[in-house]
Amino acid sequence: MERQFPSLLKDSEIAERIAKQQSPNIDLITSNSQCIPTYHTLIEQNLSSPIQSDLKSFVRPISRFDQTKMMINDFKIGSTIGSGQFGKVFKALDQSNLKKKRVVALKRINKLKPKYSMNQLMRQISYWKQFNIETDDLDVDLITMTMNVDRCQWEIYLMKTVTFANNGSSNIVKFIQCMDSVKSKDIWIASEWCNLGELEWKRSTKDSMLNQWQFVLDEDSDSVMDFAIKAIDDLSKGLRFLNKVGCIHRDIKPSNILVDGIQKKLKISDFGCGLLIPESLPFKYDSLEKIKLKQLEIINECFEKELNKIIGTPAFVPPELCKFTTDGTTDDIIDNHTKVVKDGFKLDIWSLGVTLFCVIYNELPFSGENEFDTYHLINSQKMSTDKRDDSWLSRLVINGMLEKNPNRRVDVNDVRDLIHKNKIKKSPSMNKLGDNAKNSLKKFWKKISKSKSKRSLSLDKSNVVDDSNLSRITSNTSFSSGFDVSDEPINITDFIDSLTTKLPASSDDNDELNRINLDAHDTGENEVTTRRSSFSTTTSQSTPSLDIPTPIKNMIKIKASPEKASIGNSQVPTGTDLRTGKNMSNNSAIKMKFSKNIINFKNYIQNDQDVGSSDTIDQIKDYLNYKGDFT
Ligand SMILES: Nc1ncnc2c1ncn2[C@@H]1O[C@H](COP(=O)(O)OP(=O)(O)OP(=O)(O)O)[C@@H](O)[C@H]1O
Repeated sequence: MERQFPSLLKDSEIAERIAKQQSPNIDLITSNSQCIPTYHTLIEQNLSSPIQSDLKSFVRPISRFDQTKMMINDFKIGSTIGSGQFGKVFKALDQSNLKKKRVVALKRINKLKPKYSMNQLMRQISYWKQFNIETDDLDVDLITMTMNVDRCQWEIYLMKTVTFANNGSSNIVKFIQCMDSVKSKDIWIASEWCNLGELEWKRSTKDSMLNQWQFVLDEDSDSVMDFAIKAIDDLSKGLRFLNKVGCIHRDIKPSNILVDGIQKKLKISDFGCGLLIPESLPFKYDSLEKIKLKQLEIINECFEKELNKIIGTPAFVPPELCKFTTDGTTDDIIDNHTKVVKDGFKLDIWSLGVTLFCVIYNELPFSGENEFDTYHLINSQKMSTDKRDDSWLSRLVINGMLEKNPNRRVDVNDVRDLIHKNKIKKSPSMNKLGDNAKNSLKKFWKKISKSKSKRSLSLDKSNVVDDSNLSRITSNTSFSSGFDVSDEPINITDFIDSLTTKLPASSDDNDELNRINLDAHDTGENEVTTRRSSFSTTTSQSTPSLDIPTPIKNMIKIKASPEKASIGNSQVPTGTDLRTGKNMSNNSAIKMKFSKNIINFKNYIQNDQDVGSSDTIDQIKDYLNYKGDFT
């Protein structure tokens, strides 16, 4: 019989086994001492059926594969536009409506990625075992794929929710559909294509403009401040929308912001770390008031606990998440109010503040030599006074969004109000320039945007193309809005493999797997963490010279370090900048010492005085214990 893979289209083998047992409910879960409910396990146990039925109309079975025409269902696959940790992203032409073909981004996610350590797999098995289901016959690949399909399911559910709830927002990357089959080892996700890619910010000097920025600005706007205003305007609209639908992103950073030069918009993408507030979860409460209250209490507790986890990318993590004390709770020394993260939306405001700071000042606001230093600085370092200027925008970013106390930090409505009040004013840099300089700059950019807009005009505003202009569209610049199937085609064997039933993975995927294994070998450990809390506990095979508790060992391994991964997830590909989460192959990486260099903690403490006098072994232990407790 042909091998079947776990699929979004069908309950997993394990879900079917669980369903055969007594249906799990919150009371059952809480009365079982072995099982401490978490946000994600509650979703899995109680919410899976509304989520799945909601998703059904967006998951299309893979029914057509044409090797020569590079087609999957109605999508013609073109060049690679990026790669993430779990797969590649291709440009593709959606031909489902022949009169309105459109270019989309098609992400291929391998169900076998990431791989998990034996410890993680065992934890998952023991979690399933509490439902008295038979697990002895499950093989490692099946367990891995089931875990990954579940993770994808939540991310797709969030993408779908933020795309369609309240008519969506033009500042959020729109989800279109996903494709899967029990015969496919990959899940394919189609979303709107943003032709200018990730938000860039690193430049030669603070005042120089990036081409990408000019493409989304009006003709009379040409300064860094103009772009920063555009960025805060678009992104705060996106965040306000997320706020309305109850979604907390938790990983706002430049590489999760895509730029659309055709719509001239910045858009928030990547909901892999996202959460829905309890009120927005598709939860069916018990009709009995007493039970309903208990259920509400549990889900609120789990949500709050989840909110207090360190998730995201180190340089973008807010201070209230990276305070720690010996008892594993957030620090209440500096300010009682910051003891527990209550308002998840303020986390995103901070990260957006960091992103805008990068855009305005061409540097990160808090940037240590490694993850620990960075957290230390986020908590303790005051913003240098030379960064403060009189512009309303830098006051908003520095005093409002980067306010360390979340209770005093502005919320998204404050941001919108301030933008509204100040938007009509000219940017300060424009006012400082003399008229001649302004005019010649304007002319220069006008010229560039004209030549660019000629290319852009080949497509109309909605990325719609017809066959006649398809061939005319060029793709010889990084800003091309065209679709050319001949530019860097997908590897045929790779593609075929995605529809075969054979394991292991295709050559391309093997390469990626080998890379992961090689990394693991280099660092003495062989696993990756995932975004999902329920799967994120890790172990290390390395033996640090210092006798330290397991949570610390967990932290010292490379895969939990920010060089390879966002905290709490594994989404950052190899070669990603430690602090920014930005791909170093495309951007000038900032040289810094990675946490991987501190595998020997004792040496790190003894030799590295930069850590600061307050960073004693005990403090770092506290920090790591804290992290260990919460991941
Ligand atoms: N909709 C899109 N439009 C344009 N480019 C995109 C789009 N989606 C992804 N990309 C490009 O592909 C790259 C990889 O995207 P992807 O979402 O796989 O990476 P990621 O953020 O590392 O996520 P993950 O960790 O989930 O794999 C992005 O950095 C971006 O350059």
